Amino acid sequence: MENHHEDTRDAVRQLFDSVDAISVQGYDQERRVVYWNIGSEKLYGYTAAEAIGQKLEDLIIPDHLREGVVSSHHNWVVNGVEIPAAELVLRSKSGRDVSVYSSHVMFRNARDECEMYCIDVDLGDVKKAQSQAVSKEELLKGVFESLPDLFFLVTEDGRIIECHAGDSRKLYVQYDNILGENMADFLPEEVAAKFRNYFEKAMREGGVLSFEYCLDLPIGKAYFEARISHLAGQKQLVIIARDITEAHETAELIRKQAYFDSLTSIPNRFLSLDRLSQMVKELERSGEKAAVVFLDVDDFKKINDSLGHDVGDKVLIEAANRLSSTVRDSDTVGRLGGDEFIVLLGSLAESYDAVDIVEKLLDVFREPFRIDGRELILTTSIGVAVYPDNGTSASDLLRNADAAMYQSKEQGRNTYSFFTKQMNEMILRRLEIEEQLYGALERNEFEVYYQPKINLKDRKVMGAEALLRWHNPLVGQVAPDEFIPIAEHTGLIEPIGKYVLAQALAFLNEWSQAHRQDYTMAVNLSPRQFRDQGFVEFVKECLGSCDVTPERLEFEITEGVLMIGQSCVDEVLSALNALGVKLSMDDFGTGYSSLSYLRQYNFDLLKVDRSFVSGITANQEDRDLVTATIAMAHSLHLDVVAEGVETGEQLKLLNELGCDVAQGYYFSKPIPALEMKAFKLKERFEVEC
Ligand SMILES: Nc1nc2c(ncn2[C@@H]2O[C@@H]3COP(=O)(O)O[C@H]4[C@@H](O)[C@H](n5cnc6c(=O)[nH]c(N)nc65)O[C@@H]4COP(=O)(O)O[C@H]3[C@H]2O)c(=O)[nH]1
Repeated sequence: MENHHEDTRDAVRQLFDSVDAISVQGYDQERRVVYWNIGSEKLYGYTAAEAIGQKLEDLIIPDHLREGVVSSHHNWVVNGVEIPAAELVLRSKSGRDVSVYSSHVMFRNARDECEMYCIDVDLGDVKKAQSQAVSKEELLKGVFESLPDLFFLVTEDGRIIECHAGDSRKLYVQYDNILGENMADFLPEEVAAKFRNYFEKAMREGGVLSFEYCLDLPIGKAYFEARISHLAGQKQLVIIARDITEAHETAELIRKQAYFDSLTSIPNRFLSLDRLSQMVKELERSGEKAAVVFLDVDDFKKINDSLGHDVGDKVLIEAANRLSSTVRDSDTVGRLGGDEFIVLLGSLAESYDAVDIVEKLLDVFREPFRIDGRELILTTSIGVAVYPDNGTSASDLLRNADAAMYQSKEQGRNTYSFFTKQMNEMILRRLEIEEQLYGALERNEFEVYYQPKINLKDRKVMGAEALLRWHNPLVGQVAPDEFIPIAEHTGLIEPIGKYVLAQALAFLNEWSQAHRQDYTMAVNLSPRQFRDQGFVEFVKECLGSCDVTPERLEFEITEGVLMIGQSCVDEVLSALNALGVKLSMDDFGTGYSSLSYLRQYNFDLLKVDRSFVSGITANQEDRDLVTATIAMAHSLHLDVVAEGVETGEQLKLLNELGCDVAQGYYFSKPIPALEMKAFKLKERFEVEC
């Protein structure tokens, strides 16, 4: 039996001798090492020779375990209480901690002494891996906490396996209630459906997919961008959701600024025209009618100028609100700029249906605008173009509604006009004239004509008025009443006006010299020419180069010029006054005929409009007006020129009324320079007067 034990022990020792992955140590009753295999050498660093005979507690037991080990061993030897297998941290030869899983067996040897065998498995690698795993988890936790994103790991059908959120306020449902739940069960249906679709797509197509969604969270409306990828091996999906609320709000703000008018918050020009184009496309499909309504607040400039921009702004806001509340939600009310608004009325059965709405829009302004304690009475001029009758493209409809609006202005404002065929023809001609007007100077298409002016006191030609003529091969002969406003609008009047002045003064010099007379020359001035910085200087140069004294030049100015009320008008008129050039108030009686202008600026002459002259012999009212005008002008020391004198009776009457100068077809139509040079008054004139 004893031998058998010994044999067994030897066989076991031999077995462990060659095992280096496990440490096996044998201890006698006094805990001295009796066996130390190669595995023990590797684990604890002592060779067998160094270890044999040493006491367990001196060799590999750290100080704090020393007493416990000694007493446990004693307890086992004496009382048979086994030392249980356990994870322990022991000590190597170099003093390093050695983590082991230690199991123990007790033998009785041939001498009936207890021999304890310890079998220690190195836990070093396991511990390392465990601590690495722990630190990785902590790292991940740290990462998730510091990232603003939400992280979800879900099964292929949407059940949440894992969830991390740096800021749990961004979770729609809190952690405790989220794990194990299916997203479809708690997310709003619309969002859940989006997730479902993208899950399927991610599983089908692979890769990373992204989409946006919006949730109402307790902290407010939040926008997210979700990125989804499918972990095919695990049959799971990873979702990373990023809060993009801020970016979304910025984008929304930019969109608003780009598409909406910052003052009135209604669609701006860009969006309004875009909606118009969209509307036209839809109408092409549906075959319905629609109306484009163009509105311009009458005399808005006056409000801005007299009451200030603050009041002007409030008027525009109020106007936008009133217009918006008059039409259906599906209709568009936009601000095209300044005091111009557009209203798009879609889905009309008949063009006539627009009339009711347009009348309502006009009515919107009837109620006074109450602004800063003031009551302002405002009106608007409206133009309407109907699809498809007045245009089938956005640009045509807009242009025609604009033209119709101008028609309303011409009709005295506070009214609406529908676009008509005649208006269309007029616009086409206007466009053609504008096109041809460019380059007309260079092509030498202009010629200055002259109409003689007769001094009624001495019955002699005293001078002439320069009147421009234009011969164009394409548009033919165009009257100045037609092309001058276009030249004015395009700015071409500036070079053209200079051309007229230079020609007229050169002719004046030539003509005066030929007749040895100091004739005068009247030249028309357009509003736009007052904005030409170098104009006065140009006048000075021309007078000099043509050897004409300033008082022989008269500038004819209409009231329209003075009504612009710009400082440049004051400056130019003062400079012309200072230069000694004469100023003549043209078309008196037609516009607002404000006497204050006559007093404010140093006018020398007043021209009675031909519409009154033509009526003086037949119409008492016209005669009264001309009589009063002459008296008033004389009291202001102004000479009176009657234009448009066509008959001897008119001339006679004007003479009796004390008119100073006359001009008109009765004497001569405007004629080219050569004819003017040869012009002689008819003898009949002496008789008529
Ligand atoms: N029915 C009738 N008409 C008469 C009679 N006598 C003269 N007229 C016309 O009356 C217009 C007088 O010119 P305005 O009132 O200055 O009105 C001018 C003036 O405002 C503008 N205009 C003409 N030339 C120029 C120019 O060189 N510069 C500027 N800025 N405007 C010009 O065009 C307007 C029209 O010019 P015109 O067609 O030449 O028309 C001229 C002239 O031909 C008459 O007895 N009967």
